[in-house]
Amino acid sequence: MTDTNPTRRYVALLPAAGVGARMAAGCPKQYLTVAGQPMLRHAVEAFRASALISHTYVVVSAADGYIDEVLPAGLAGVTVLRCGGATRMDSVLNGLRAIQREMAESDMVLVHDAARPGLTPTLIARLIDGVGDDAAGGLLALPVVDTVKRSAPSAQGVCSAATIPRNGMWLAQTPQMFSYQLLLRALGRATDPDAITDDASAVELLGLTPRLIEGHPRNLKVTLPADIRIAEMYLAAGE
Ligand SMILES: Nc1ccn([C@@H]2O[C@H](COP(=O)(O)OP(=O)(O)OP(=O)(O)O)[C@@H](O)[C@H]2O)c(=O)n1
Ligand SMILES: C[C@](O)(CO)[C@H](O)COP(=O)(O)O
Repeated sequence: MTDTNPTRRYVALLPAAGVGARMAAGCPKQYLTVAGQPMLRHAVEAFRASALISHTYVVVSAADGYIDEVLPAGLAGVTVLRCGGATRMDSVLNGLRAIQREMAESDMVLVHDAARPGLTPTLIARLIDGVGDDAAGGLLALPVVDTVKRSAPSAQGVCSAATIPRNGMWLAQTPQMFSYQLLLRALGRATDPDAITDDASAVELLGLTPRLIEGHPRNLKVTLPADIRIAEMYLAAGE
């Protein structure tokens, strides 16, 4: 699908202000070395390598003591925003508000977890082409291939209480892409940041149905220690 608006820009915004509690490492997980470089740098380089992306913004916490070494000042095409918030949603919303003066009505924002180092320019292009001019935006995602269980506590521990039909179930990845104005409005209206675990959920609350574009297992979110070796396997294999 081709973009009918030749002046439209595509910018990336990477929330990178988390602490990585589930990783339980000595530093925020986005700064752990993965395939020879800090995890965060892989996603930044995927956006920098994409001819479709005009600029990349990285949102870190105000007290972040790592970013200046990982993304040196003056790195072409990249701006660090020290406006991270208490939740992922807060960090994204703060970042959107910080770049308001630099954005045009027609600009699109691709929000991508810094914790997903397996992103490639090909996957970026697949999302942009797949969404096209759809006003509802879209996201990379993977169809569920395993059986899904709903747990229930019991004296024996955690047990299966029900099986959730998996047809039509997808696991959301990132980037998630929306017009700047729509995403700013959707996140600004969200009342419960903890319920908004991805950007698409805020857009859905406006009654819109973002497109699901098939991503790739290499684009996993590095959350737990075992995820690092998986990410490194994909990064070593190349695109
Ligand atoms: N307050 C927060 C929380 C998360 N993130 C970012 O959102 C992405 C996805 O979040 P997640 O994988 O949950 O990272 P953490 O919150 O750091 O992990 P944990 O929940 O284990 O602490 C990450 O790039 C993380 O840095 C953020 O910018 N601001
Ligand atoms: C945005 C996301 O990666 C989509 O699956 C996910 O919701 C992030 O969740 P997290 O708890 O902030 O890692």
